[in-house]
Amino acid sequence: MVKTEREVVQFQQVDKVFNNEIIALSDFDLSIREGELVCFLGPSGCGKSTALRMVAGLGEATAGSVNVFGNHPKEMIKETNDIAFVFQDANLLPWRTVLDNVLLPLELRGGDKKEHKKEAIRVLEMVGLKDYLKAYPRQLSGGMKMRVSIARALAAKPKLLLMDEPFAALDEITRQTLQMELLDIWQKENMTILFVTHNVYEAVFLSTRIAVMSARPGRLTSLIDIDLPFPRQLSIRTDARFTEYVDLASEKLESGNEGRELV
Ligand SMILES: Nc1ncnc2c1ncn2[C@@H]1O[C@H](COP(=O)(O)OP(=O)(O)OP(=O)(O)O)[C@@H](O)[C@H]1O
Repeated sequence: MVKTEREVVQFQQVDKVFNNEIIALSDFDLSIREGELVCFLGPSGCGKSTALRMVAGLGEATAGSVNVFGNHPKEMIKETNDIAFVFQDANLLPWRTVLDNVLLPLELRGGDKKEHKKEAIRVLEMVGLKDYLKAYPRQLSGGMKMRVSIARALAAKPKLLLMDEPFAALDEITRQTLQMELLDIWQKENMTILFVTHNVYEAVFLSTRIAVMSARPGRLTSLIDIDLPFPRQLSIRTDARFTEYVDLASEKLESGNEGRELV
């Protein structure tokens, strides 16, 4: 039986060493509260994905612990639908329509098919794809594929959404549109989101809090509360406070990486 603590994610003095030599994370300590949108910001290879994957039960800490709602992530994945993951690649099945791609995880879970279809259509409407239910992935743009991937994650009504550089492969305009849409969804669906990026602007635009990481071995070097109002419009990027946060995050990023190994 899983517990339901309000502390959503807890990293406690986590070390992660691969193949007995690559230290991906060292003494990583962080608590994420319900309703936060936290970005892991750090240079390439600093262990952002490794940290995120551990929250999804993909990989164990070498030392220390990772908990989700007070439970081991693997237990959460096995017993609940509270955690969903969105990767950089949309990972859609080409032979299934948009609707059927979103339905897939619900089908695997079993239950009322009519309810599943209703929920799949609801989330596809939310990401602006209600006119594409019968389309196939090959007929979609990169941004639309990512919207399907997000809808598929939302269909299970997760309490915690994990996103690993989901917009990195998209052009700037599409990326900005999806960032706005994500914030809108986050507010409507009452979720906690953990988002990996190495883009400072993206981190400031999306976050309630930024966790800045140093280059390998990845450590948490600073936490920055982003006190900018929601809903955030694209025009906020020209606001002086936005620029100050970008400067602050860039400075923390640089100072945390002086003399460290950049991969
Ligand atoms: N399964 C693995 N086996 C061995 N080494 C790994 C494995 N997964 C990751 N690593 C190493 O751990 C380090 C951290 O990788 P990780 O992918 O977490 O970094 P990242 O910050 O997400 O990088 P990027 O922004 O480039 O995606 C890297 O040096 C990587 O090569």
